[in-house]
Amino acid sequence: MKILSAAQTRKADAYTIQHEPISSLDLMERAASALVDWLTQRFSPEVPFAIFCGPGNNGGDGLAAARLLHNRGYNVQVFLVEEPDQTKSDDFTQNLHRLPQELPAQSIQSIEDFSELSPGTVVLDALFGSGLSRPLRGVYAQVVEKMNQLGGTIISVDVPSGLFADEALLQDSTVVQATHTVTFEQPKLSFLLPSSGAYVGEWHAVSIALHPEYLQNVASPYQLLTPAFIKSILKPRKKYAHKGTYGHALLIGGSYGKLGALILSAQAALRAGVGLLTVQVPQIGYSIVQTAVPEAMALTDLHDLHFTRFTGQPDAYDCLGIGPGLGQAEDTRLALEALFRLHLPPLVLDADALNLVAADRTLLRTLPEGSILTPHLKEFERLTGPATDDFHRLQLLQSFCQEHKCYVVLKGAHSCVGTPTGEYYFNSTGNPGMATGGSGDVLTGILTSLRAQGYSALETCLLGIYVHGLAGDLAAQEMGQASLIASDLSAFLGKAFLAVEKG
Ligand SMILES: NC(=O)C1=CN([C@@H]2O[C@H](COP(=O)(O)OP(=O)(O)OC[C@H]3O[C@@H](n4cnc5c(N)ncnc54)[C@H](OP(=O)(O)O)[C@@H]3O)[C@@H](O)[C@H]2O)[C@@H](O)CC1
Ligand SMILES: Nc1ncnc2c1ncn2[C@@H]1O[C@H](COP(=O)(O)OP(=O)(O)O)[C@@H](O)[C@H]1O
Ligand SMILES: [K+]
Repeated sequence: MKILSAAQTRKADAYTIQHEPISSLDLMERAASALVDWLTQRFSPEVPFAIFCGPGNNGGDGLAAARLLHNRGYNVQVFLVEEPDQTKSDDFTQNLHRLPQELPAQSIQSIEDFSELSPGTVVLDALFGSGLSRPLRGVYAQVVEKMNQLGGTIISVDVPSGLFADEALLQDSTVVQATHTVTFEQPKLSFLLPSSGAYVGEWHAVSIALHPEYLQNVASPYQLLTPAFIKSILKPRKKYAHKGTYGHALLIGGSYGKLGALILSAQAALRAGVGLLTVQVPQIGYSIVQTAVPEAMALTDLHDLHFTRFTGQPDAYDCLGIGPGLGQAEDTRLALEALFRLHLPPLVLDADALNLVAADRTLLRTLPEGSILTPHLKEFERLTGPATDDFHRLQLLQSFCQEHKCYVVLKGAHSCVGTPTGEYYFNSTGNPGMATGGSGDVLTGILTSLRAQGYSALETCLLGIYVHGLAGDLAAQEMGQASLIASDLSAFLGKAFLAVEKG
């Protein structure tokens, strides 16, 4: 699914109005109906609603929703938050006139006009949407602060007011802290990024049937992964396949005290379907890994405690994953240098392999083309230097991938895959239960496995992050988020692949 900028969203509205054709007022009515359907499915008519409307079309949506909720028997209060002499949009004004007499709109021109709400009131935030042009000030900022202090349910219409759809927030901005955001057609870019996404709560995209022709033809570098798209990547297994059909993966890592990281990767690689798996561990890891993962073959390093030299034949493998529990010893760095001089199969680099590469720019320059790197935010910062904000980080991601001709999985709540050709793919699966040690090691195993099976680097990243997150979601459904541990992700990978197959 393409993610559109605020300007493209405006064009999509205009294109729909012109080509469907439909009046702007009717399109607003469609948006408000979709919103009200969503609300009435979740809240009964006893729940009081306080609807705060701004001066533009977002406020117009709020007014239309107020009328529709009222008509369905809901108990609604309407507040118009206004600065003196502020221009109102036409559709706002029309919807204001359409309010029934028994539903008067109360004006809030200063914070003294903000009256107490009865306990349990659901706040509907329709102050500003994609037309926000500057940070909130004056009465708008004060009202938002008050709304946030109430501590109840806040449902933002389209975008939490004060948040830009596709620009960075200025520091100390006042923004609605929504519990839910009901957004029209598609999530906005800022919903998917860590600083701004934190304001959105749970987001739900409701269709307002924008013109399919526009959505099909508009170009956007930003994509959100959907079940149908991921299903189209998955290759079914073949009846006459044998273990050689599904590749031979090699994982290197597991220094003293961190063997578990490599074991988690190895288990995940097997559950992600690789035909054969070999791991290279230091001497102390040999019997541990042979016991913990009997399906894997093991090579041992010459060193007792960490990686110092690759002891296998690189051309025996279809993908090499390196990093989980690797450690950052100086002879490990030298071993990486030597490794990069070999003719290698496709690479997946994670954890300490990334840290070593980040600390040694010469090593970074010899990174084989088409490699997959899986940094979390801190590791990414070590690779590229600090980002001033989430949007700057996306630029850094793009230039890093272009310069090093690699794929980067920037891990987080919505992990983002950057490509050498400048696209960004955001993951739609996963949950905070996965914020637990070892989740990233599991991802490395999955990616190494898929790449060894013959998926392209891009397919590997997209299918890999999606099934990893989905395994987390399925695990959390059964055991809750807090109890989820990394090995559960591997245990639920089978169900995740089945769910992808079903679509
Ligand atoms: N037919 C359609 O197009 C559909 C649109 N839809 C809905 O429309 C929403 C977008 O509507 P919109 O473009 O009117 O923008 P909106 O967010 O209401 O605000 C703009 C107004 O606020 C003002 N303003 C901005 N920032 C401000 C600030 N900090 N402090 C004070 N004022 C500020 C700005 O004034 P100006 O910047 O010109 O000074 C302008 O007056 C979209 O999110 C969705 O909900 C749906 O109904 C589907 C159909
Ligand atoms: N809040 C979250 N929502 C969704 N996924 C998450 C969340 N927190 C972490 N994850 C996922 O869990 C993994 C954590 O990786 P990482 O930070 O490298 O952990 P570790 O180093 O402990 O293995 C990433 O794939 C990330 O996308
Ligand atoms: K809003």
